[in-house]
Parts: sequence; C-alpha cells; structure tokens
Amino acid sequence: MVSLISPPPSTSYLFRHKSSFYGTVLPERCGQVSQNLNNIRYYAISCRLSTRVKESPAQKPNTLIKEPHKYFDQVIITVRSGDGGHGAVLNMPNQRASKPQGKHEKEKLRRKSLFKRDFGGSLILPVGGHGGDVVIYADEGKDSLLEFHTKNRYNAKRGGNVAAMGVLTAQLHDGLSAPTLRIPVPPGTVVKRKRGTLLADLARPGDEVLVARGGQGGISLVEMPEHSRKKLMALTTNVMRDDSDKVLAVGQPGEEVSLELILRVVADVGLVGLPNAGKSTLLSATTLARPDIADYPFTTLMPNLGRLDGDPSLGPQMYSSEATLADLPGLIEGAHLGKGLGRNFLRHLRRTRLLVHVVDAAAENPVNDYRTVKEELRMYNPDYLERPYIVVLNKIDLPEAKDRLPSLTEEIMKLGVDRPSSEPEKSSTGAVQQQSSEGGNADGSSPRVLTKDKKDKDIEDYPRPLAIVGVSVLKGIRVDEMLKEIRAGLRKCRGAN
Ligand SMILES: Nc1nc2c(ncn2[C@@H]2O[C@H](COP(=O)(O)OP(=O)(O)OP(=O)(O)O)[C@@H](O)[C@H]2O)c(=O)[nH]1
Repeated sequence: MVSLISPPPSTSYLFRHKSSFYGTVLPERCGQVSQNLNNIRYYAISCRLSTRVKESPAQKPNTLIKEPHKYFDQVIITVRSGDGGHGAVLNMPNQRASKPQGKHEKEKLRRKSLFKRDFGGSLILPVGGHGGDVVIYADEGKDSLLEFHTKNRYNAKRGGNVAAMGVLTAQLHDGLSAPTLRIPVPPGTVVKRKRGTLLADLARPGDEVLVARGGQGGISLVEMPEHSRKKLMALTTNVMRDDSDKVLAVGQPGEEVSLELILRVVADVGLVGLPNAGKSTLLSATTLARPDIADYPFTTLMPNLGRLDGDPSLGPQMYSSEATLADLPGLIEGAHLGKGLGRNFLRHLRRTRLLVHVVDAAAENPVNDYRTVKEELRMYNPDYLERPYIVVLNKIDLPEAKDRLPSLTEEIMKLGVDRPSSEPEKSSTGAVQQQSSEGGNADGSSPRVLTKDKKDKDIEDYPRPLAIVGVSVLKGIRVDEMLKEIRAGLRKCRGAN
C-alpha cells in the first residue's frame, strides 16, 4: 500500500511503503529510500511540476519594478462571486386548539396574524441574501494593469443568512445582500475568459461588465409535524415535506472565473519612431503630459498618454477636435525578433486613427530610420501602413538637420503611393503634402496601385504620408504647423469614419 504521508514539499513527495513497492515508481529514477523505521520505508520521490504554469511576477516583486513594460498591459486574474446566504428551517410558534383566553393569548394570536403574506394569503418567508456580483469597469484614474500582478484574486462577499432562531415570527428579515465587488481597470481594457471568449471591450470610462454573478440566497421552509402539514400547505407552499427539502434552504454557491485582461491604450494619435527620435519631447511640448525624457534609448518603457487641446480656430467647436496622443516606446530594427523592447506594445496602436512618425533628422541616415520603423510596423500588422499618417522630421534646430530638410522630404515622399481617394491639395502651413492630382510618384514614375496582395507589398507600395513637417519640438520651432497637420489629419480620419 502506498500512501501520501506528509504535505508535499516544493517538488518532492514522501511515500510510505509497508510490504511491497509498486513497480511504476522506480527509486533509482524518481527518488531514494530516505528512512527505514519500524519496517516502514519512506521514499522521497521528486516530481517535476508542470512547467507550463508561467511564473507570476508577484512572487518576484522586483521584476515588476524592473520590467513594468512586460506586465503592464496583460494579466490573468481570478474572481469569485459571493455565495448566497442561507435561508432557515422554521417552526410555527406554539398554537392552542382552544379559544384564546386572556389578554396574553389574544396578543399572541394578533402577532401570528401579522406574519407577512402575499396576495394569495401565503406566508412570505425570509430568504438568504444574494451573494456579491463581480463587475469590472473602466476607470479614468487607472492607467495600467500592473497592480493585478501583485493581487490577482478577488472574492466578493457572501450574502447574509436569515437570522432566525428556529421559530417563525413576524420580525424575520431577509438576509443582507452582499455588495457588488467593483474592480476598476484602465479604459481600453479588453476582458476575456481565460483562453476563451471575449466578454467586453471597456473602451470608454464608465463601461462595465458583470463577470461573475453572485449566488442566490436559500429560501426558508416551515417545518411541521406530518398531521398538521396538510392544513398549513393550504396556506403556504413553503412547507418542508422531508429532509431532502433542506437543501433549498442552502444558498447557491458563487461562480469562480479566470479572466484575461488585455489593455489596448485608447488614443487618437500614435507616435512611433526609433529610440531618441524625440517622441516623448513632442508629447510634452504639445500636451500636459510629462514623460521621462533623456538622451539614451528606451527612456519610454510604457505608452505615455497626453491630451491635445482643441483647435481654437474652430470657435465653439474647438472641443470636438480634442484628441489623445500616445507616445510608444522606440522601435528598433529586429524588434519583431524581440530586439530592444520587442514590438508587443504595437498592439497599442490598434485603436489609433492617425500615426505620427517621428524621425530624427539629424541622425546618420534618417530615411533608413524611417524605413526601419515602417518595416517593423508592417511585420506586426500591415494594416498599420494603410492608416493615415504624417511624418515629423525633428531636431531641425541642429544645422545638419536643417540643411537636408528638403532632400529628406523628397526622399520620404518617394516611398509611397497616392491614396486612392482624393486627399489634401496644398498645405496652408507650407508643409509638403500628398498631391492626389499628380500623375505619378514624386520621382515621375507611374503610380503603383494599392491592389497588390498584402504579402507581396513593399514599403513603397503603401500610401504616402498626409504631410511631412520639419520641426524642433525641443526648441518649439514650427510646432504649431505640426499641430495643424495633426488636426487636419484627424479631421480627415473623422470624415472618413
Ligand atoms: N536638439 C534637439 N534635441 C531634441 C529635440 N527633441 C528631442 N531632443 C532630444 O533627444 C533626446 C531623446 O528625446 P526623447 O523625447 O526622450 O526621445 P524618444 O523618442 O521619446 O526616445 P525613447 O524614449 O527612447 O523612445 C533627448 O535628449 C531630447 O532632449 C529637438 O527638437 N532638438
């Protein structure tokens, strides 16, 4: 006989063996005889636990602090709604067959007639409280899912029991319903069943979804001696007929579900570019956001969001042009192979309508940098290259950038085709814009059509930018012009929707 005799240490189990050892567990392979006391042999058997279970960073709190970008946008949590409270099995108060004598008896009878009854005259008996539901809702105050890695289990409270001492009285109350457990998540969080169906996309603040329903409270039953049961059953249905009915008085259990939360940042405009291009500087120059800025790559580890004010030229309509900008971590060549920060954060571009490519115009080869980013975007999701975008050639305060601005603009314009529908004609800001009326590409070649299969498309086969603007976000040079182009791009996207 083999039996488990001690709580398993981390990965080894201790088995007791009295007479014979079953051949399936071989000591030389799985463990060793560790003790031999009173003819009882103990075997320590090392077992490899399933390696599929991903180590939770909660066990290594430092990981969360050091590498928040790996965890801020995805998490698995378990929620449990509350059990229903129990009902009660009640006895009728003592009754006398004879006529009531005296004041005390009459009072008792009056009380009895005060039992709550429904319209049909049936007794209304108290029920156990409803268990707490679990609701997940989008809260503007939240911006990441990091906290769920340290606490990933949420239990709602159970409903209250019927507080009865076993005798039916007029004062009985239902058990208290447990409050709904409301879990706040950042707007943009997608809630899924673990490896399963999509439950909700909480895109806007205030959106919510009920993920686990609390258990229903048990009902109460009146216990009666068999001879008087028939009489009472004419009055009420809640009469206990046999012991198996007692199960009805027990509250229903709550449900437990494992959920996957995935954050997809909600922003109108996504800033993309190589590390150090000046994306965070652009965000802080145009919004109230204050992201970390430094002259070393990968200062930005998680998307930063900023709110772009409305366009004052629209008058009272200005607020309709407010938009959210998302500054994403820098992409590098090979990001799709996991280099740099990888490219998982590109999922945060999914909800954006307009992309802004920020290129360091003072870099060694800005056009190549621009191509690199486009290539990584294409590898992640070719649809991103179909999305309207503008190119910002940054750092024109530096002479090397300023001098080559016209040539860079021309080269970038060559890397793309016309959008099929008619697009902007002439920039009021002087920025170079896509000419829909052109008979071909900027180099004079015939326009490529956008009908090529996505797989075969080169970078050059995707649409050109809506505009290219040379700026210095650090020194505030031509920032207003850039903003005008961003707003014009957004207007176009809105019009297209
Ligand atoms: N001269 C000059 N320097 C700039 C300009 N814009 C940004 N910089 C500098 O470039 C460096 C990088 O700027 P960031 O805004 O952190 O660049 P980023 O693209 O967000 O970088 P990551 O966080 O690595 O993705 C900082 O030292 C900035 O001061 C500019 O217009 N002119």
